[in-house]
Amino acid sequence: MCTAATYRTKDFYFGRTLDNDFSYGEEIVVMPRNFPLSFRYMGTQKKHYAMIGMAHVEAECPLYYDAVNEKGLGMAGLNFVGNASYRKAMPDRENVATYEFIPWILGQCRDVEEARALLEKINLTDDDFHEKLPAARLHWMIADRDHCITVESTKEGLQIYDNPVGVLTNNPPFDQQIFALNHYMQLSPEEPQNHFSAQLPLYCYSRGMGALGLPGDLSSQSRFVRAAFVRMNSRSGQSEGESVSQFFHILGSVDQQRGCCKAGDGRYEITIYTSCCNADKGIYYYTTYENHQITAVDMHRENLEAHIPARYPMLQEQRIYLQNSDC
Ligand SMILES: C[C@H](CCC(=O)NCCS(=O)(=O)O)[C@H]1CC[C@H]2[C@@H]3CC[C@@H]4C[C@H](O)CC[C@]4(C)[C@H]3C[C@H](O)[C@]12C
Repeated sequence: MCTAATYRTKDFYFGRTLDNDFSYGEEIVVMPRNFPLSFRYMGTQKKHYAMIGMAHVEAECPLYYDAVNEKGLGMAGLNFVGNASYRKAMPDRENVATYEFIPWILGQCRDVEEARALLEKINLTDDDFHEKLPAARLHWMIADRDHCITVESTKEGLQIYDNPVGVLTNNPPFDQQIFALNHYMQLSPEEPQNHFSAQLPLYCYSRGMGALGLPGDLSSQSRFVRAAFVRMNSRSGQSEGESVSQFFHILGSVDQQRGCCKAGDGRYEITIYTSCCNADKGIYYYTTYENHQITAVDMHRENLEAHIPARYPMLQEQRIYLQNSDC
C-alpha cells in the first residue's frame, strides 16, 4: 500500500509514502536532459526535461516510482493490484510500457494540461521490463500546482479522473474512493454540536471530537479518507521549513508501523520511505523507516545538461543530535 499527496503554500509540493514488506533497492535519481531515453515502441528521445525522483535502477535504466520534472509536474505510481489491466501494443496508439510511463510524461510535459493531451493518444502496454521484473499493476497521480488527475488503466480502458482531493492510495478504483468521502461529510476540525438528542446532556469532554469516526486502520480506503481529511484541513506557514514539515505530517497520518500489518512469512508491511518534493525548486526531501531525519537532494546542484543520471542511495542511519553533548 502507498499514499501520495500534493500540498501548496508559496511553492507546490508533491510526495508519497512507499509501503511494502521488502525493498527493490531504490535510490534518488536525477535524470539530466541529455540522458537518452529509449522507449520500447516510441524510439529514443535524446533530449527531454530533467527530473528527480525515487527509482530502482536496473541495467543503467532508472525505473521511477515517483518523480517531479524541472517544470514542476509530479507523478507517482501506486499499487492497483486486481484492477489494473494493460493491453498489447496497438497500431494507431502511442504505446508506452508501464515502467516507461513516468519518464514518458515528465520528459515532455510542462503541466497537467499537456499530460492530458499525451494521455489521449496513449496505450499502456503489458510488457515486462524483463522476466524478473514483470509489469507492476499500478495507477498514477499526476499533478502540477493548479491541477491533479488520477490515471487508471482497467479492463474498460484508460480512465482519467479529476482529483480534487490531491490524494491517492490503492484499491478500489478512484471513483469509488472519492464516493466514499460522502460517508464522512460530517467530520470537522470544529467542536461538534449535540444533534443527537436535545433530551440528553451530551457535551465535548475532549478536543478533536469533530473528527470522531475518521477511520484509523491501514486499509487503502481508510488511508484515503484519513489523508484527505488531514490534507484538506492542513494549515501551515509559507516558508520552506514550515511547508515541508506540514507535508510530512500529512503523510505521517498514514504511516505504517512494523507489526501492525502482516504480509506473511514473518514479514510486515512498513512505510519504507516518505518523500516530499518541492516541485518548483526541484528539491527531493525524504525520510526512511529507520531514519526520521529529513534528508534532501537538490536537482539544480547537478549538471542538468549531463548525459548520465546522478544517483543517491537513501541514508538509512538515524543521526540523533545530542543536545547537551558538551556537558
Ligand atoms: C511495490 C510498490 C508499491 C508498494 C505497494 O503498494 N505495496 C503493497 C503491497 S500489497 O499490494 O499491499 O500486497 C511499487 C510502486 C512502484 C513500483 C515500481 C515501478 C517501476 C518498476 C515497474 C516495473 O514494471 C516493475 C518493477 C518496478 C521497479 C516497480 C516495482 C514495484 O511494483 C513498485 C516499487
